[in-house]
Amino acid sequence: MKIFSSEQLYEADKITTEKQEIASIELMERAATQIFSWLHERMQGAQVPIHIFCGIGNNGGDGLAVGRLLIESGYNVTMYVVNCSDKRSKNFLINYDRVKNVTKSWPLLMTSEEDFPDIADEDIIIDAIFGIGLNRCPGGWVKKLIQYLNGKKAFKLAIDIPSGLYANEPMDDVEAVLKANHTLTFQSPKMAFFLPETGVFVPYFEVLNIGLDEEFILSQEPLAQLIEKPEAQRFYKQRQKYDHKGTYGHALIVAGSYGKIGAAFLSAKSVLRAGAGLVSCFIPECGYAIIQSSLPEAMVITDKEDDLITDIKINFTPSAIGIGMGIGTNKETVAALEKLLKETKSPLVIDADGLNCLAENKSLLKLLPKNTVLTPHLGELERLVGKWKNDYDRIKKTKSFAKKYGAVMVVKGANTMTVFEDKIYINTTGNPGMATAGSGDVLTGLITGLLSQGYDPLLASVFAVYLHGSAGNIASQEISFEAVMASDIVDRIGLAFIELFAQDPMPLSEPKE
Ligand SMILES: NC(=O)C1=CN([C@@H]2O[C@H](COP(=O)(O)OP(=O)(O)OC[C@H]3O[C@@H](n4cnc5c(N)ncnc54)[C@H](OP(=O)(O)O)[C@@H]3O)[C@@H](O)[C@H]2O)[C@@H](O)CC1
Ligand SMILES: Nc1ncnc2c1ncn2[C@@H]1O[C@H](COP(=O)(O)OP(=O)(O)O)[C@@H](O)[C@H]1O
Ligand SMILES: [K+]
Repeated sequence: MKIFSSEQLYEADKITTEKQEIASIELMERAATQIFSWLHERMQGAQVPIHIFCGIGNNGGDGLAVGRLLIESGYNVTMYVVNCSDKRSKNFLINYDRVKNVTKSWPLLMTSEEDFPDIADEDIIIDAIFGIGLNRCPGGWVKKLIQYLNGKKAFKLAIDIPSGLYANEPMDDVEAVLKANHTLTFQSPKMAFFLPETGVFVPYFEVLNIGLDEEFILSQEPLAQLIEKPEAQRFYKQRQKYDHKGTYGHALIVAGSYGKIGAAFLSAKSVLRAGAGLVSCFIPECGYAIIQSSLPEAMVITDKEDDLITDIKINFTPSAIGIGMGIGTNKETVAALEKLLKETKSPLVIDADGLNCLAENKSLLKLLPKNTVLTPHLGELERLVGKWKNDYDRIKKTKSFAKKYGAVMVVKGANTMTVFEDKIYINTTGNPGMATAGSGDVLTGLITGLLSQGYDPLLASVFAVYLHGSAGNIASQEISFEAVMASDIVDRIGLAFIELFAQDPMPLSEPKE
């Protein structure tokens, strides 16, 4: 699924009304009908009080239209107009009149704090104050209203976007954003839903298709591409009957130092689970017996030093290399990395201390072979690209770093974001159970394993991130978020491949009247 900007959505809106020869009020009715159906399916006529707060733009118009449809179906609805400006939109006004025609009274006009209504914990709040047309920070009594609603336990459903958030710009004031429990958004999820600073206001969302012009949507370059199951399915390369282990490559993992040999174990095991034909681990001497006994499928080559990696000597050309997990940033290790960067022709993934070595020795960055995959978490990213002002500034800095060094940047976290050239891919799998020691090592192994099988670096990164999150989801469903360890994620990579093509259960057909 593609993420579009608010500007693109306004344009799509305009083109749709022209091409489908409909008035924009009809598009609003479509949008409102979808929201009504969503609620009706869940509420089945329940008489729970529903409070709809409507701004004076088209988001407010949506709110009024939803309210009217609910009232027509017998729901217990109160509508409030958050009268923050005199410039009411045309479609707001049409729906304002339509409400009057149905209820024989105007919605309640709010002009100050004195108008804030009582709301019980069991009630439902619908937020239609501001949508993607927010153009400044909500202030005065409107900000107080948002805070008042946030203080209520009632379930909060936001229409299109929680009020106070911009679709694709940093927010002004965390105190002036509605904390929605659920958001029903039109046509395309908004960028703000996937970034940590603003995403906290959108814990759950669903996209409602309001039938904007397909041709226009397809022609648009999105802000970012969401990676969900349908996209991930297309990445998968099927194996052929006469393939052998040589077909899938001989990958190399360069990892570990004294006390951190587990990093080599986790990533090498992940390389094999990803499907590489062979894996060799290059580790300090002290890890030899550990890896040989814990992972007999892997081959082991040791450094001349007992505790550290100082000189990476191998006698084969790896099909892919994953380097950096637990290697430390010792001077001799940096020198070994520098030599590898100068000499290798293999596709490369650099993680963890490998990234810290680069950050502490920025002159190494110009040695990065084109299309090298870097997998920083936010701390490592900051060391590489410098401090950022907000999530959007971080994206800008990451993009320019990726461009400058020709790197694929896998910025890890909830909704891991892969950045390459001008493109952004946002992952949808994974959960907080994966915030556990070594889960990043597993991801590096997975990317290395896919590279080893001939996936190109961008595809290997985006696909591995998806599978890694999916394996993490399977693990936490089985044993809870808390109990998941990195080895549980490795051991479910296989199930993540299977899940990719598992059929969703057939939907039950509606009973006939
Ligand atoms: N194609 C689609 O996606 C479709 C979109 N649709 C819906 O339209 C929504 C967008 O509607 P929109 O453009 O009318 O803007 P909206 O969000 O209602 O707010 C703008 C109003 O608020 C005001 N205002 C702004 N900031 C303010 C502030 N801080 N404090 C106070 N006032 C402030 C601003 O006033 P002004 O700046 O003129 O004073 C203006 O009047 C979209 O989210 C979706 O719900 C669907 O109906 C169908 C198809
Ligand atoms: N809240 C979360 N939601 C989804 N994925 C997460 C979350 N927290 C961590 N992860 C994933 O877990 C991995 C953690 O990697 P990293 O921070 O490098 O851990 P480590 O250094 O311990 O291996 C990343 O792939 C990240 O995307
Ligand atoms: K809203």
